[in-house]
Amino acid sequence: MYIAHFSPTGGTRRAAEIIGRALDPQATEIDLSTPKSVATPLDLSHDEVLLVAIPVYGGRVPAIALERLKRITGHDTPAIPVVVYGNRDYDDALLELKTALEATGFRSIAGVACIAEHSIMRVYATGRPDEADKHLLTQFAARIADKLDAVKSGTVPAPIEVKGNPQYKPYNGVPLKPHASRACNRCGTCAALCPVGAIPLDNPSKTDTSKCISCMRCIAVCPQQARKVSKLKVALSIRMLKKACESRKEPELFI
Ligand SMILES: Cc1cc2nc3c(=O)[nH]c(=O)nc-3n(C[C@H](O)[C@H](O)[C@H](O)COP(=O)(O)O)c2cc1C
Repeated sequence: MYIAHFSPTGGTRRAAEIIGRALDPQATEIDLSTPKSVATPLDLSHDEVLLVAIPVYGGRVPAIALERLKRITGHDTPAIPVVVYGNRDYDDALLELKTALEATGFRSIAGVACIAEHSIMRVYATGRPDEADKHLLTQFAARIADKLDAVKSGTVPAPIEVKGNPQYKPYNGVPLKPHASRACNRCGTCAALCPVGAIPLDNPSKTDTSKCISCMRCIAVCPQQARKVSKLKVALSIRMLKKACESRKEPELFI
């Protein structure tokens, strides 16, 4: 089994591992988060299984993650699309990921929407996935394992239905681009790990805002805590989205 994830700040990866390792502790991990990801295309046979976990951005799947995912193809290979969101909503993201996987040779046998700490507004879903999530996601994995066993022994699974509108919500990015403060010592960690190469390796105190996808990875990985985003803009977003984000959402399984 393969566990592929696009996880700039780590929440998506944690959720993917809870489900994926419960299904197969020996699964091979594929990191889709860097420009070098899946340098060689990967073609999976009918006997393999692919779990793909992607964070929700504006109710959608980040385009760069879908682009990288196209380098992995299947042959009616069972797949488990997983979307991870920051306790607002996942809108059309699960449907979008499932549809993309089906266009490249996969058959979705289960879909999961679950919650991780909001990577911009960290006051929402703080510390998630937590123990309660872990418990529920492990239960989901047991049900997925049963279905995989049935598929392996020849049962043709009925197509799954997931939440989402096929006319996907438009996404135009968010107006929050991290910048380097004076504490930046140009160590280059952020430049090396930026998923889209928006930070020049030869001048890491700069950001190419036209490339930046506002994923917040540079802030999460900076050893000097030198990368910042406007506190005022974040505070305003927290206030604006309070109603949509404050009450706890629970993981969902579509099977
Ligand atoms: C640009 C951007 C847009 C986001 N949009 C949404 C959203 O529409 N709904 C939501 O609930 N969370 C949203 N989030 C929160 C992330 O989906 C969530 O924190 C996710 O776990 C981040 O994954 P990571 O920790 O692997 O980077 C957004 C985060 C970012 C950076």
